[in-house]
Amino acid sequence: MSEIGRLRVGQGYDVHRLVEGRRLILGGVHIPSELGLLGHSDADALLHAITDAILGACAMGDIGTHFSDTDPQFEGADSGVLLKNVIEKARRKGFTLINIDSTLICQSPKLAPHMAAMHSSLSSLCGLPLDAVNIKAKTNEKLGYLGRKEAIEAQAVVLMVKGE
Ligand SMILES: Nc1ccn([C@@H]2O[C@H](COP(=O)(O)O)[C@@H](O)[C@H]2O)c(=O)n1
Ligand SMILES: C[C@@]1(CO)OP(=O)(O)OP(=O)(O)OC[C@H]1O
Repeated sequence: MSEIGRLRVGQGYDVHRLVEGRRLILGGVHIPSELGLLGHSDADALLHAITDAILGACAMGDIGTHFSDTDPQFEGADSGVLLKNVIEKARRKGFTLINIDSTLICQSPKLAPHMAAMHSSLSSLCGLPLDAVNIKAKTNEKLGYLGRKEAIEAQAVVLMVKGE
Protein backbone atom coordinates (compact mmCIF):
# COMPACT_ATOMS: atom_id res chain seq x y z
CA MET A 1 0.00 0.00 0.00
CA SER A 2 1.19 3.55 -0.72
CA GLU A 3 2.37 5.78 2.12
CA ILE A 4 -0.76 7.93 1.70
CA GLY A 5 -3.03 4.87 2.08
CA ARG A 6 -1.42 4.09 5.44
CA LEU A 7 -1.96 7.57 6.92
CA ARG A 8 -4.65 8.06 9.58
CA VAL A 9 -5.85 11.38 10.99
CA GLY A 10 -7.48 11.69 14.41
CA GLN A 11 -9.27 14.52 16.19
CA GLY A 12 -9.82 15.01 19.93
CA TYR A 13 -11.68 17.45 22.18
CA ASP A 14 -12.00 17.84 25.94
CA VAL A 15 -13.35 20.36 28.40
CA HIS A 16 -13.05 20.46 32.20
CA ARG A 17 -14.58 22.82 34.72
CA LEU A 18 -12.28 25.26 36.59
CA VAL A 19 -12.78 25.09 40.36
CA GLU A 20 -11.05 26.10 43.58
CA GLY A 21 -8.98 23.54 45.47
CA ARG A 22 -7.54 21.68 42.47
CA ARG A 23 -4.09 21.92 40.87
CA LEU A 24 -4.06 23.08 37.25
CA ILE A 25 -2.24 20.48 35.13
CA LEU A 26 -1.95 20.99 31.36
CA GLY A 27 0.26 18.96 29.05
CA GLY A 28 1.68 17.18 32.09
CA VAL A 29 2.88 20.48 33.59
CA HIS A 30 1.71 22.08 36.84
CA ILE A 31 0.67 25.67 36.12
CA PRO A 32 0.38 27.96 39.17
CA SER A 33 -3.26 29.11 39.34
CA GLU A 34 -5.94 29.85 41.94
CA LEU A 35 -8.25 27.50 40.02
CA GLY A 36 -7.61 23.98 38.76
CA LEU A 37 -9.50 21.56 36.54
CA LEU A 38 -12.10 19.23 38.03
CA GLY A 39 -12.11 15.60 36.96
CA HIS A 40 -11.83 11.99 38.04
CA SER A 41 -8.16 11.96 36.98
CA ASP A 42 -5.78 14.93 37.18
CA ALA A 43 -8.16 16.44 34.55
CA ASP A 44 -5.40 17.37 32.08
CA ALA A 45 -7.71 18.43 29.24
CA LEU A 46 -4.84 18.80 26.75
CA LEU A 47 -3.56 15.25 27.28
CA HIS A 48 -7.14 13.91 27.18
CA ALA A 49 -7.81 15.59 23.82
CA ILE A 50 -4.55 14.20 22.42
CA THR A 51 -5.34 10.72 23.81
CA ASP A 52 -8.75 10.83 22.11
CA ALA A 53 -7.18 12.03 18.83
CA ILE A 54 -4.79 9.05 18.85
CA LEU A 55 -7.64 6.65 19.63
CA GLY A 56 -9.65 8.24 16.82
CA ALA A 57 -6.88 7.85 14.27
CA CYS A 58 -6.61 4.14 15.15
CA ALA A 59 -10.40 3.55 15.32
CA MET A 60 -9.93 2.44 18.94
CA GLY A 61 -12.86 4.23 20.58
CA ASP A 62 -12.43 6.98 23.16
CA ILE A 63 -10.64 7.68 26.44
CA GLY A 64 -13.65 6.82 28.64
CA THR A 65 -13.94 3.32 27.17
CA HIS A 66 -10.28 2.64 28.00
CA PHE A 67 -10.19 4.39 31.40
CA SER A 68 -13.62 4.60 33.02
CA ASP A 69 -14.37 7.68 35.11
CA THR A 70 -16.11 5.44 37.65
CA ASP A 71 -13.08 3.15 38.12
CA PRO A 72 -11.28 3.97 41.41
CA GLN A 73 -8.06 2.82 39.71
CA PHE A 74 -8.07 6.07 37.70
CA GLU A 75 -9.02 8.44 40.52
CA GLY A 76 -6.39 11.20 40.51
CA ALA A 77 -4.61 9.41 37.66
CA ASP A 78 -1.65 11.04 35.93
CA SER A 79 -3.02 11.63 32.41
CA GLY A 80 0.52 11.27 31.03
CA VAL A 81 0.42 7.61 32.11
CA LEU A 82 -2.95 7.16 30.34
CA LEU A 83 -1.59 8.81 27.17
CA LYS A 84 1.52 6.61 27.15
CA ASN A 85 -0.67 3.54 27.68
CA VAL A 86 -2.77 4.45 24.60
CA ILE A 87 0.33 5.14 22.46
CA GLU A 88 1.61 1.68 23.43
CA LYS A 89 -1.77 0.03 22.64
CA ALA A 90 -1.75 1.80 19.24
CA ARG A 91 1.86 0.69 18.63
CA ARG A 92 0.85 -2.94 19.27
CA LYS A 93 -1.80 -2.53 16.54
CA GLY A 94 0.89 -1.26 14.17
CA PHE A 95 0.29 2.51 14.48
CA THR A 96 3.06 5.09 14.87
CA LEU A 97 2.41 8.69 15.83
CA ILE A 98 3.80 11.22 13.31
CA ASN A 99 2.81 14.62 14.67
CA ILE A 100 0.43 16.48 16.98
CA ASP A 101 -1.20 19.87 16.72
CA SER A 102 -3.36 21.20 19.53
CA THR A 103 -5.17 24.25 20.88
CA LEU A 104 -5.96 25.24 24.47
CA ILE A 105 -8.84 27.67 24.91
CA CYS A 106 -8.15 29.31 28.23
CA GLN A 107 -9.13 32.83 29.24
CA SER A 108 -6.79 32.71 32.23
CA PRO A 109 -4.08 32.05 33.30
CA LYS A 110 -1.74 33.26 30.57
CA LEU A 111 -0.13 30.14 29.15
CA ALA A 112 2.71 31.72 27.15
CA PRO A 113 5.15 31.58 30.10
CA HIS A 114 4.48 27.81 30.41
CA MET A 115 4.44 26.94 26.72
CA ALA A 116 8.06 25.73 26.52
CA ALA A 117 7.57 23.41 29.50
CA MET A 118 4.31 22.00 28.08
CA HIS A 119 5.91 21.57 24.65
CA SER A 120 8.88 19.70 26.10
CA SER A 121 6.64 17.56 28.35
CA LEU A 122 4.37 16.58 25.46
CA SER A 123 7.30 15.77 23.19
CA SER A 124 8.78 13.54 25.88
CA LEU A 125 5.48 11.81 26.77
CA CYS A 126 4.78 11.02 23.12
CA GLY A 127 8.34 10.12 22.13
CA LEU A 128 8.23 12.72 19.37
CA PRO A 129 10.81 15.37 18.42
CA LEU A 130 9.91 18.93 19.39
CA ASP A 131 9.30 19.86 15.75
CA ALA A 132 6.52 17.25 15.53
CA VAL A 133 4.57 18.72 18.45
CA ASN A 134 2.63 22.00 18.61
CA ILE A 135 0.45 23.64 21.26
CA LYS A 136 -1.45 26.85 20.64
CA ALA A 137 -3.28 28.98 23.21
CA LYS A 138 -6.33 31.16 22.72
CA THR A 139 -8.50 33.18 25.05
CA ASN A 140 -12.21 33.02 24.25
CA GLU A 141 -12.37 36.81 23.95
CA LYS A 142 -14.28 36.79 27.30
CA LEU A 143 -17.23 35.07 25.60
CA GLY A 144 -19.32 32.27 27.13
CA TYR A 145 -18.27 29.81 29.85
CA LEU A 146 -14.68 29.69 28.60
CA GLY A 147 -14.51 33.47 28.60
CA ARG A 148 -15.93 33.58 32.14
CA LYS A 149 -13.03 31.32 33.27
CA GLU A 150 -15.48 28.53 34.19
CA ALA A 151 -13.61 25.92 32.13
CA ILE A 152 -10.67 25.18 29.87
CA GLU A 153 -11.13 23.46 26.51
CA ALA A 154 -8.58 21.54 24.48
CA GLN A 155 -8.63 20.44 20.86
CA ALA A 156 -6.11 18.18 19.14
CA VAL A 157 -5.34 16.69 15.75
CA VAL A 158 -2.84 13.89 15.19
CA LEU A 159 -1.43 12.12 12.16
CA MET A 160 -0.47 8.46 12.43
CA VAL A 161 0.90 5.87 10.04
CA LYS A 162 -0.06 2.18 10.01
CA GLY A 163 2.44 -0.56 9.27
CA GLU A 164 6.11 -0.49 8.28
N1 LIG B 1 -4.51 31.59 28.10
C1 LIG B 1 -3.83 32.15 27.08
C2 LIG B 1 -4.46 32.61 25.93
C3 LIG B 1 -3.72 33.17 24.92
N2 LIG B 1 -2.38 33.27 25.05
C4 LIG B 1 -1.56 33.92 23.98
O1 LIG B 1 -2.14 35.15 23.58
C5 LIG B 1 -2.32 35.19 22.18
C6 LIG B 1 -3.56 35.95 21.80
O2 LIG B 1 -4.70 35.27 22.26
P1 LIG B 1 -6.14 35.68 21.69
O3 LIG B 1 -7.12 34.75 22.30
O4 LIG B 1 -6.34 37.10 22.11
O5 LIG B 1 -6.08 35.54 20.19
C7 LIG B 1 -2.33 33.75 21.73
O6 LIG B 1 -1.90 33.60 20.39
C8 LIG B 1 -1.38 33.10 22.72
O7 LIG B 1 -0.07 33.24 22.25
C9 LIG B 1 -1.77 32.82 26.19
O8 LIG B 1 -0.54 32.90 26.34
N3 LIG B 1 -2.51 32.27 27.18
C1 LIG C 1 -9.71 10.31 32.27
C2 LIG C 1 -10.97 9.85 32.95
C3 LIG C 1 -10.63 8.62 33.80
O1 LIG C 1 -10.00 8.97 34.99
O2 LIG C 1 -11.56 10.78 33.83
P1 LIG C 1 -11.68 12.39 33.83
O3 LIG C 1 -10.48 12.96 34.51
O4 LIG C 1 -12.97 12.78 34.46
O5 LIG C 1 -11.61 12.89 32.34
P2 LIG C 1 -12.57 12.86 31.08
O6 LIG C 1 -12.07 13.83 30.10
O7 LIG C 1 -13.98 13.00 31.51
O8 LIG C 1 -12.23 11.45 30.42
C4 LIG C 1 -12.25 10.17 30.65
C5 LIG C 1 -12.17 9.56 32.01
O9 LIG C 1 -12.59 8.28 31.93
